[in-house]
Amino acid sequence: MPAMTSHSPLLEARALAFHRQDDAVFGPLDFRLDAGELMLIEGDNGSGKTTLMRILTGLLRAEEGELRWRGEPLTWDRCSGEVVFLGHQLGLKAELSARENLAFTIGLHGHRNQSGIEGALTQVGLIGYEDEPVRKLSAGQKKRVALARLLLIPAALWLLDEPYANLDRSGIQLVDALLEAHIAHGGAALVTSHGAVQFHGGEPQRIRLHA
Ligand SMILES: Nc1ncnc2c1ncn2[C@@H]1O[C@H](COP(=O)(O)OP(=O)(O)OP(=O)(O)O)[C@@H](O)[C@H]1O
Repeated sequence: MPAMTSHSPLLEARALAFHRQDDAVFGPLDFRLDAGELMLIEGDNGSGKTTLMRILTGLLRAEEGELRWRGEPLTWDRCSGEVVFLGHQLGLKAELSARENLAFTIGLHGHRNQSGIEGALTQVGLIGYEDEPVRKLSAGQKKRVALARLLLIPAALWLLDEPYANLDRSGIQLVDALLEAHIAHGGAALVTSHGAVQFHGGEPQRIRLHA
């Protein structure tokens, strides 16, 4: 019977490794991420950051090692509704507006108490663009629509792959502020980065991958 105690971390990796054609992409990796913690996955281009994210989200399978969620083997069923992933592909519907995309998100995943679409759009700086089809938005504005989802979905764990890409200075500060508030409220986040993160909510854990 798996140990599911109050000491079980939210997410744990044990000797996790991934290879392509016999070449190691990364690993073996061991880490534990608890509620209220931030982990940065750092590394140069091609070092395996996105590959690790794809494994954590179930898009790829690691042949070696183990992932555990709240003390039990990680399956998508077990963490469904508790994890939100923001990757290079933003998962927005181009013909729908920002407002409609967010309504769709809430319909699928539910929403946090007291959080509303209008408030989220204001917070990410998209007032005036709420009803434009997403295909007409700039890359940074699209990214902001995706970031608004983080404010709405009641997920314990945020998996953010290069969340700063395409963002201007205020967008970068927005990501930092969202992360700080999420961690301060007992959320957890795993963030890939080339080193841009300015986190003022305590010392994050760090994993360095090598190309
Ligand atoms: N679909 C794929 N097929 C084959 N090899 C791949 C594929 N995707 C990535 N790779 C290889 O796996 C390695 C890790 O790639 P990955 O995208 O995880 O790196 P990364 O650290 O996220 O890079 P970046 O900072 O450029 O986004 C690279 O050597 C890359 O060439």
